[in-house]
Amino acid sequence: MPTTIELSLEEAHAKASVLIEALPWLKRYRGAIVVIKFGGNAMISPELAAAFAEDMVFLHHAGLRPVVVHGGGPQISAGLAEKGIASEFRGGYRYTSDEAIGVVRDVLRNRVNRSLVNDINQHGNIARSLSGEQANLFGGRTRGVMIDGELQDLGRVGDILEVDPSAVLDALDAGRIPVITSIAYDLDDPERLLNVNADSAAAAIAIALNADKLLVLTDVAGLYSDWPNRDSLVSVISTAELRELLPELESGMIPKMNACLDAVDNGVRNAAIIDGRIEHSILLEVFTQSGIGTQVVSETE
Ligand SMILES: Nc1ncnc2c1ncn2[C@@H]1O[C@H](COP(=O)(O)OP(=O)(O)O)[C@@H](O)[C@H]1O
Ligand SMILES: CC(=O)N[C@@H](CCC(=O)OP(=O)(O)O)C(=O)O
Repeated sequence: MPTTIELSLEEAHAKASVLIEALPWLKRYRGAIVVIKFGGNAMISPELAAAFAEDMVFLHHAGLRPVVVHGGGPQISAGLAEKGIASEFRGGYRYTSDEAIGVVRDVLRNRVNRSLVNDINQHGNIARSLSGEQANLFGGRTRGVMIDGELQDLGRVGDILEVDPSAVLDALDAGRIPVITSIAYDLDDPERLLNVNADSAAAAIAIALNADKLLVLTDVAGLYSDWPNRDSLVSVISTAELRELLPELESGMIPKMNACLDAVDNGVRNAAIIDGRIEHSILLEVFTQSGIGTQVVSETE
């Protein structure tokens, strides 16, 4: 029996137009390095994680070179609670004791990273797991935080100051998708580990790789200029406008927007905050004219 095609002419046109809309973007991003930050709050559902993995594999087979950097804030909090360690935040950063840093690394490596790599590898053996403290990838120094004019200690929390992207480039050259954990080694004592914010880690590697794009997934539609007014969603913002807005932003958005600003100021062509709650939002951002979320572009573009 010959099979019948059950597609109306309108449906066929709609499908074809979605596919052809991707053509200029396929041309533009062929071979491009795109760094994608997958965050804790966007990764709590297995369905979203599976769709995220599909997007990475799609980008890979479409000829782009995706690099994943992951956090795992909610998972770290759960892991610490299991060990009876309370999560304490100071000025938006997790105070990380010597005891807690081991748990942070264990949760990020053995739960979050492993699960992301497994999801991607459902589509073939293409992911490569990397951690920031390995192969001199992320070197950092401890930092404190100013609260009411006083510098507060954050324990084993640090800022990334040095990046050696060789291990990431080797993985890309071998045709792999690097999946990187946001841990750094301490430049003052390389045996010790530092807990680094994953948005900052994504910006640091995007800069070191001279990436074409940085995508930061989150649990809102993008940046709101007048949060929480839902009519104030920003679609495009220049680095100059963002610099002005930064002091008014609230905690969760501060590291994300700083990461985008840092990336674009240092040569990454384009950065975007996108909604990780929408399945395949990455494909919409990369392959459609209008994109999705908030784009940060340099003043000169
Ligand atoms: N101006 C703003 N625009 C959008 N979200 C904001 C803004 N200010 C604060 N937020 C908050 O930041 C949160 C995202 O940060 P965070 O929870 O750290 O994200 P993630 O876990 O995805 O890394 C949003 O859910 C929202 O509550
Ligand atoms: C210093 C600091 O606060 N580090 C973060 C690192 C994980 C992270 O950034 O995860 P998300 O992207 O899921 O927020 C933390 O301990 O929660």
